[in-house]
Amino acid sequence: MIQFKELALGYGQRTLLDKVSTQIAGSQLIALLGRNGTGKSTLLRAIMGLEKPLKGEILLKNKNISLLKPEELARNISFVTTDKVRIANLRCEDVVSLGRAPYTNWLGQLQSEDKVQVDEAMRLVGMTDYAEKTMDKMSDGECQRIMIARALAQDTPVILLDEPTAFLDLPNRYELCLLLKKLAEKKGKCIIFSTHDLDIALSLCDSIMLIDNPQLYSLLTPEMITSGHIERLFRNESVTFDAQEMRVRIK
Ligand SMILES: Nc1ncnc2c1ncn2[C@@H]1O[C@H](COP(=O)(O)OP(=O)(O)OP(=O)(O)O)[C@@H](O)[C@H]1O
Repeated sequence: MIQFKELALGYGQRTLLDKVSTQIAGSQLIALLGRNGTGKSTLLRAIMGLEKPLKGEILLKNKNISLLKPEELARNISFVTTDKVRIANLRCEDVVSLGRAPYTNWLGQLQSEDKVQVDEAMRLVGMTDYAEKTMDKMSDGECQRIMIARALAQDTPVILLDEPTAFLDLPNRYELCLLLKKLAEKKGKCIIFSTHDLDIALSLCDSIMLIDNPQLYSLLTPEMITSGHIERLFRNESVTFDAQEMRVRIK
């Protein structure tokens, strides 16, 4: 589905990733891990075509993403960020309907099929009752669910989410990731999300992409657990992380 070829990413003189070559298949939920500032958001933005690689290329279904037309990109990749959308008077249903923009006519009129997709997306994130509410009167977690519903309504084979669990409480974190896993499995989607929730990543995801600047390791989760990369990267003077037991240990 997605391929990195000799990819280098960074800003100015600073290289975050270098000589990264890997293939990412569909039908899987992938966690993107890495310490703060290692380039998780940058990588997601680059896949979305919002950051230009320093070198190399990113291919989507064998086509360089920089050559895709905006509408082609919008029908293939949806992106959920943690940016706060708090527009007064914009109802949740309107926000989710925006996800149908790549499929509607230039007036943005929804057809019955679009409405079905919008309702289904709201149902999947458990926000059906919020259809008429406006985003400026909702909690961070509720807004986040609506933004995820917008991405689901966009119905793309690839979904990218930048820290989607950041504003959610523990049960909702698991519930969201289980929903993403189900979508990946049942609808054959390639879903990549950045996270600092190691336990969720290791217990639910099919694969893990781990940034260890300037490298990116991409392995099936069982292989990542035994690789030693996680313990090596997620430790400091105070804590270690036992990947096998998925537990933090205080030194
Ligand atoms: N537009 C930019 N110009 C220059 N440097 C940037 C820019 N955006 C991000 N950076 C830097 O690049 C590095 C990677 O940032 P990025 O946000 O991708 O990391 P991250 O892994 O998502 O971090 P976190 O886990 O803290 O959210 C950081 O050091 C950041 O300061």
